[in-house]
Amino acid sequence: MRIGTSMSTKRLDEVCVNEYKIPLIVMMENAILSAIKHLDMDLYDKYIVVSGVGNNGGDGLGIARQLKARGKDVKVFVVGSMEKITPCSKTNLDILKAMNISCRTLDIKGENINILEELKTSIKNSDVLVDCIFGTGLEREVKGVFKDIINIINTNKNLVYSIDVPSGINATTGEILGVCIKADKTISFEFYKRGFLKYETKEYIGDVVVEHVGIPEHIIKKYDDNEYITSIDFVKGNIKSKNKFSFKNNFGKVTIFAGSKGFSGAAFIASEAAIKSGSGLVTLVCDEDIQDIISSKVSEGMTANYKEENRINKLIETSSAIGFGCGMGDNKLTLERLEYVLNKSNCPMIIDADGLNVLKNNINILKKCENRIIITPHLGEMSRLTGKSISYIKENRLDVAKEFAKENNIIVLLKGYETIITDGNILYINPTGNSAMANGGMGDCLLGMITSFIGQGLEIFNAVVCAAYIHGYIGDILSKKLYTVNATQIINEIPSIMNEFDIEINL
Ligand SMILES: NC(=O)C1=CN([C@@H]2O[C@H](COP(=O)(O)OP(=O)(O)OC[C@H]3O[C@@H](n4cnc5c(N)ncnc54)[C@H](OP(=O)(O)O)[C@@H]3O)[C@@H](O)[C@H]2O)[C@@H](O)CC1
Ligand SMILES: [K+]
Repeated sequence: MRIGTSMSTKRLDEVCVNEYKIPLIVMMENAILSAIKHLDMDLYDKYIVVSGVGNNGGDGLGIARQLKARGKDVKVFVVGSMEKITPCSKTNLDILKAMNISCRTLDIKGENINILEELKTSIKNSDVLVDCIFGTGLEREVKGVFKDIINIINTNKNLVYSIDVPSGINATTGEILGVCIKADKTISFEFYKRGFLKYETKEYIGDVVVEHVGIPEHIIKKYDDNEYITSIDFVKGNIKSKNKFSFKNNFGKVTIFAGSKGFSGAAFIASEAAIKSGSGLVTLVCDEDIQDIISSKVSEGMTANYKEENRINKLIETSSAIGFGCGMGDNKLTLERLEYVLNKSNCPMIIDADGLNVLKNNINILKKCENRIIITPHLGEMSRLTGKSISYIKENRLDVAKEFAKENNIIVLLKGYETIITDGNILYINPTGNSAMANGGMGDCLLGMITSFIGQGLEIFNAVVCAAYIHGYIGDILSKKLYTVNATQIINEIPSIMNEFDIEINL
């Protein structure tokens, strides 16, 4: 699913109208017809449409007409200055008038008390209110009669369905411009609006569906912002299929540097996740004093310790991907080891946990490894790496991750609710995962999965996107029956879920 801003909508409209000669009223009618599919007409009969005078309002007026044409009881309220009504909205208003559908008009300068009372009563007597006051055109504070109406709708509400965006939200930034409709459902057009990704907007947007307005795919592709929400089809299309002619060398050889005294669990989880994600060969490099414990647990993988220099050099040279950092300790030795592996390797390298902690103030060591480094920080680690506060990163997580990836020529996977994956140009938001997974070991598991997928030869960026998706997808399935989901439980389910996806792509 594409992510877009107010600008993306405006640009697309202009391109369609000017270059491709698609009249706006045609796109508006498409928007109307795609929106009414989501108005639950099989459940409800009485609707109120509240429209502004921009094109979002025009959508509403057309929706009112289509509802009426389907035998529904519809009341229409139009708010705004009639001198400003857009041509498409005017056309739809004229059709309503010609059809004798009554529209109550609230002028911004006039005395509206009676009509506001009428609105309250109508809300009480209806099933669904369709909110079309403002769409992507809203950029400034909502005041006056607009504010009054939104407050009335929020306090007298039954079901509210917002068209394109809940009125009152800045579609690009997610800022609430004074007051905003609290929607039960938002039926948005072409793009999942970037503003909806701001955590604070969740209480306003309700369930979001994204519908098309009939713009040809190649036009959208040309003008989109390279920002997406990962879909299950993307993942199924990218994981590596096993067939009867495959053998272990086809599935990569990966090395994981992880663990230290007291942190053998991290090393175990990362290695086991790589094994279960389908790697052909997995070797764990760890301290000698934990090697035996881990060897006994990771029966399908190999282990090496730091004293075996020649062996380690060979592993680094021949690996198709290297994972580094889980449970290694935030110390000088880890930094030296990181530099050593970075210098000797040529393959993609995924750095997490203590590998990231030692990068603080040393980010320059990544500079000579262009295009093959993936970092997987959580907010705290990202804050240490960038020097920016956690609250700032939270507020601006898309842009912070994008800028940091671009500056350092790396892929950043920024963990959290709706994990972000970006190389500074393309950005994916991961929609899977949940709070039952917020416990130790999850990051180690993800590192193992990413290392494995890259090692198997998936395109690097896509491998990171797929690993994040499958990791959360399994967590979502398990959390339906478990209060907490831990990394070992995720690992155990990886082969069956991968198989499910693989079977579907081979059908
Ligand atoms: N390709 C697509 O996806 C398609 C999208 N379509 C639809 O078009 C919508 C975008 O339409 P839009 O550009 O006309 O803007 P919209 O949101 O109606 O708002 C503008 C109006 O609000 C007013 N206004 C603004 N701020 C205000 C304030 N604080 N307080 C008071 N008034 C304020 C502003 O007045 P002004 O700023 O001029 O004073 C103007 O009158 C989009 O969301 C989608 O629903 C489809 O129909 C076609 C294909
Ligand atoms: K709206």
